[in-house]
Amino acid sequence: MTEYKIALLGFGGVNRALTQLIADKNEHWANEFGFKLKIVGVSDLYFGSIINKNGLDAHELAAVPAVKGGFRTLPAGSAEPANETVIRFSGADLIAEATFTNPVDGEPATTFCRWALEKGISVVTTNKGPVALHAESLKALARSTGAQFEFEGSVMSGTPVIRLAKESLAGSEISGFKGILNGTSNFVLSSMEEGLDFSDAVAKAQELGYAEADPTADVEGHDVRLKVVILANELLGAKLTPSDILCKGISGITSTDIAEATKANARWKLIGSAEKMSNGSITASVSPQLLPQGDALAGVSGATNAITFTTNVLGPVTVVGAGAGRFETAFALLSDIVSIHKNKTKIGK
Ligand SMILES: NC(=O)c1ccc[n+]([C@@H]2O[C@H](COP(=O)([O-])OP(=O)(O)OC[C@H]3O[C@@H](n4cnc5c(N)ncnc54)[C@H](O)[C@@H]3O)[C@@H](O)[C@H]2O)c1
Ligand SMILES: N[C@@H](CCO)C(=O)O
Repeated sequence: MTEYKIALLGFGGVNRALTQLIADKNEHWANEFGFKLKIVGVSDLYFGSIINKNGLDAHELAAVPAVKGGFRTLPAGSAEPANETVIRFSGADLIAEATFTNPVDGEPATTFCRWALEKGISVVTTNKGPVALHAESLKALARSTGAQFEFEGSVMSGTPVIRLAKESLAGSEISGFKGILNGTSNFVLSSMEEGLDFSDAVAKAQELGYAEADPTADVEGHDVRLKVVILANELLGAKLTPSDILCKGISGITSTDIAEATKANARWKLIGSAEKMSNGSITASVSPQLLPQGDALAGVSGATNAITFTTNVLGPVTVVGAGAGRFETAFALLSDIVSIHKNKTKIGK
């Protein structure tokens, strides 16, 4: 039985949900996968920090009150964050990084990933900033220290997309993709179809844990732009940065636009896409599009996302599933950990 010591960076919706999964499922994972997770440290800007090299009680952590400095209520907990100490000195051999996505420079999360990887500590993250802006250097750093850098949850939360495309669709010659890649904006558009107004729908998406800390990133398309960068660079061999991608969000779509679309048997969707051209260049865009009801993506409602890969061998392949949500995204971290465990087990053989 392998036991991984895991430290959590950020203790918002996603990492608290991961803690709850650890509390509920550790025994089950021991039987199913042959590993258990022991939480040895947590650091969060709002809740503070706590370290115990012998392991923290996941049930107790998951029940920490959602108040500023909440970790102070636990024995040896502090109201102050201690990111560097938790990464370097908690004894963790895995870091689950789930702090705010910074779309401008990916910081400070990228530095957190570097601190871990340079010590040979593997990182699983749902944060789009470090992946969209610094994936190449972080993957190279991981390779140089024998660590792994995994980020399945950075696109479509727990729905398998990146690993599925790289592993199960390997050899299918993916030449492009088109998808609904933001749960919040799709939820907002679906809610507006049901009569809710724009700002109430955004507030509901925040309540349900779908939205970014600043939901402007969701509704203006910036979150989708990061996801298009991630997918284009990982799957099409592009070297895009966000500024290479024309980006328009859904904030200009009015209730009248929605009603007219419904009358015309069509639906507004925020679409992110990229395509490899015959000269090898990649074109990518993010924009609201009016899709006829018959389109495979038109029927996708709420926080559900979908992506259609264009493949030369199989034709179009569409994956539909959760696009956001606390537990849905925590599941992505688990899938990354399972993948790390499988790789380690293979290497050990
Ligand atoms: N919630 C989702 O559906 C979802 C899905 C996929 C990806 N993501 C990404 O996962 C990450 C976490 O999402 P979430 O929903 O848990 O967000 P959240 O806003 O609920 O939690 C983020 C937590 O990180 C903490 N934090 C921020 N900056 C920090 C810093 N510098 N040091 C320590 N702690 C810091 C905050 O205090 C907060 O508690 C984000 O990057 C988000 O974009 C979220
Ligand atoms: N805010 C994002 C979270 C998932 O990346 C969304 O709504 O899709």
